[in-house]
Amino acid sequence: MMKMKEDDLFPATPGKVKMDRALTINRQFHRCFASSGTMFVWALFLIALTASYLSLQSFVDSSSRYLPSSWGGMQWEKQIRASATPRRPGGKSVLLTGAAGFVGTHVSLALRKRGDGVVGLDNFNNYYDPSLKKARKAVLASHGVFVVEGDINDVRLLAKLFDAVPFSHVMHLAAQAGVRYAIENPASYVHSNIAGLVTLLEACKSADPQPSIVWASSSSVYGLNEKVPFSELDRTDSPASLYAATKKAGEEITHTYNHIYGLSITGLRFFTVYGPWGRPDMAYFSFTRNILNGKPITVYSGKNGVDLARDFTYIDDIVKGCVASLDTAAKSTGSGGRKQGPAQYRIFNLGNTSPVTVPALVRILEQNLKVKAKIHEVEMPGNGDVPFTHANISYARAELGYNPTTNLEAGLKKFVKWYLSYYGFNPRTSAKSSKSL
Ligand SMILES: O=C(O)[C@H]1O[C@H](OP(=O)(O)OP(=O)(O)OC[C@H]2O[C@@H](n3ccc(=O)[nH]c3=O)[C@H](O)[C@@H]2O)[C@H](O)[C@@H](O)[C@@H]1O
Repeated sequence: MMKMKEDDLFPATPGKVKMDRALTINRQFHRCFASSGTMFVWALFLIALTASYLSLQSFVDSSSRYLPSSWGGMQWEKQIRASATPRRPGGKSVLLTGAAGFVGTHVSLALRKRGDGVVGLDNFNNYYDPSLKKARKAVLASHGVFVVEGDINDVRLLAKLFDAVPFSHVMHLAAQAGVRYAIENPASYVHSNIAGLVTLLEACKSADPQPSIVWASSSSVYGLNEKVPFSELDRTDSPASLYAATKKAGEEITHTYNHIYGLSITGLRFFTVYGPWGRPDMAYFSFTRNILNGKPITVYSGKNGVDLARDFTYIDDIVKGCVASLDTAAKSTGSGGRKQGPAQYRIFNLGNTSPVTVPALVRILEQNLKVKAKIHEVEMPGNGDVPFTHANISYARAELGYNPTTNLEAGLKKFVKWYLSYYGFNPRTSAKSSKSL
């Protein structure tokens, strides 16, 4: 059958066919244009044809600009189903939002590599360089993970995805991240972290089967908490930024969906996650870029000159925590949008348990980059920052077997190696103005 089709498309002697057709057309042409009157009619006909072709073309161009989405169609659904299909017995089928993000890419890859099915969803917004997100998408594609370009606020898209695939799990990592950017663009936090979350939960509650949900909260919910290390039992009612407030709201919102609809929910409070393919807006990343370019870096200090500190957590440890959360998540108990019984609700700290000060972070970067940083020290502005974070991880250790193993020295070494290979940066030639260590 295949052979016949190919023969139809590619005649055995194409040159001969062309010649025969050309002769026939030539003869017909002479016959048609025998009189000048007929020629005039033909000319008019050709002009009309060209004009209608051009106007059709411009209609297609302008309407495509207003097409509502880049998703849909049979081929698209085929890709979704293929990507969602597990490649191991008992494998999961996971819808992963924020798949082209930093944590999302790493978790997607880990799941795919062990044989789970993963469909990514990401809106590729320009909070930071979208080309980095596209590059992550390409890595995922090369491993068989399809990433849909769309927003978690798109009700129709979510309905289509849940129609196409009976997802067993949703790993919800899409969010407006960044603590200090909330001052500049508060609406984007409400859009993604509140409205988007609710839209996603609505789709999950109505899905059949209801998926189990694991989602990214944040260490920032501890806000101005001074009791260390931060435990999940501590109060989280004094957020210091709108970002933290939207993550805290997310914890309350997911609780109501758990309570009313029986959705199984696991919230993960990530502590300043860093590593290869990371987020350019974060301090370790932007410091690296500036140090290599010989530009100054701004290091904030706390009250009375006290150094700020973070419980920096390496991406591979976070991925293990995410995967263990999916593996231990109980099934949702609802169906047809109604709860059938109590469902699991958990919140875990995923940190490193060893805070490091920001000046110490800078020193490690200087050693790895072999370039001295130009430090501009200023007092921490009142823009949402908190002086320190420190995770108590006993609950995650007990329930998830979570056990972080990468310290900041080892983790930043891997980050710098990736940074130099990805950006092709040669510090010896490009940072001439910087003093070498
Ligand atoms: O753990 C978390 O929950 C949060 O961790 C990070 O937030 P943050 O810890 O503020 O991370 P960075 O923006 O990388 O800042 C790290 C430290 O460097 C300091 N910093 C930042 C930027 C700067 O220019 N100078 C400076 O000294 C900050 O004050 C902070 O102490 C992420 O950006 C948040 O999305 C995440 O939710």
